[in-house]
Amino acid sequence: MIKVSQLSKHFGTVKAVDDISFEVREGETLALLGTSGCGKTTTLKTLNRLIEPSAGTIEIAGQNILQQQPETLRRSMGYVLQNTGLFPHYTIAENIAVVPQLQGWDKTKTDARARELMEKLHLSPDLLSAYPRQLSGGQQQRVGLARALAADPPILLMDEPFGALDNVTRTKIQAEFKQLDELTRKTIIMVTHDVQEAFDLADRICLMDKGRIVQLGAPADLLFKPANTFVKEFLAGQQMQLELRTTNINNLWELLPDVPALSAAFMPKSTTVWALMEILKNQPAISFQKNKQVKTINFEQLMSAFYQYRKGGYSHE
Ligand SMILES: Nc1ncnc2c1ncn2[C@@H]1O[C@H](COP(=O)(O)OP(=O)(O)OP(=O)(O)O)[C@@H](O)[C@H]1O
Repeated sequence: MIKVSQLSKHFGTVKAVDDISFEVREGETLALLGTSGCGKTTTLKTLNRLIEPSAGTIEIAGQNILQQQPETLRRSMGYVLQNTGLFPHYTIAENIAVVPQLQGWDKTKTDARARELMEKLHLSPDLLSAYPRQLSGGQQQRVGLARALAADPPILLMDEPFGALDNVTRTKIQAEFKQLDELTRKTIIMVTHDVQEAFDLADRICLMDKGRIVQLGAPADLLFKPANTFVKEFLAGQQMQLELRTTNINNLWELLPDVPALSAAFMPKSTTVWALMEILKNQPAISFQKNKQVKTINFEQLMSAFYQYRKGGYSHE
């Protein structure tokens, strides 16, 4: 879907992006992760031509983006900014309508789409006539997402979309984000410096340092097969929590005791240890089924399997 080849961007002597190549598959969420100044935002902005590269090519659906009008290109991509970037003198409805209007939608269709997105993003339709300053930070961030999604673009670029929010609001909006059906079909590139956010939301993570890619892979690859000491040290502070959030019942299956189900309700085997720890606070046991084999586990059995898994080296396929 998106193919970046030998991309560089220099600002004077600063090599903001230094010869990077990567691909993003259709429907995938890729997180550009790294500390401040590593070149994430510059990389993102080259994709919608807010920044023109010094060298390299970018193809979207097989077409070189330099051969397209920037305006046409940008209309095919939603863009969510950290500080929302809402127009202060436009109402919420007018903000959401910006791209549909550029695309020549009529008023009825635009209004219906704005109402649909407000509902999906848990915003009251009463807010459509309000101005951005009358909304909380979390509400503004939701409107920023609604505006980016308005014309249903196939690609979504997000620059620290949850960065300005307090922890509680951020966790809530991240959880909603994961469940939003509008997003499951989209190809998403998200810039973040937050390791947990990248692990939670991305299919693959592109870890950058000093304008270069240090490792690009699934969250479990970075965690269990780090490319070098930089990757290890970058994740070190949160290693345990990331392992709990990345390991699921499929990974632990052979280590779990073989106990028949108490009921016929089974949870998906992709459920993470982290999620199960929360669920098992409130219920004594949970059942899973794999090829007709059933396992019912409680909190102690889950943790025991997890620690054996950690001790035994990971396969994590
Ligand atoms: N317009 C510019 N002019 C000069 N230097 C720039 C410009 N934009 C970015 N840089 C420099 O390029 C480097 C990469 O910046 P970039 O914003 O891409 O990093 P980042 O990883 O997104 O960081 P942050 O998370 O702080 O935004 C930095 O050293 C930055 O100072």
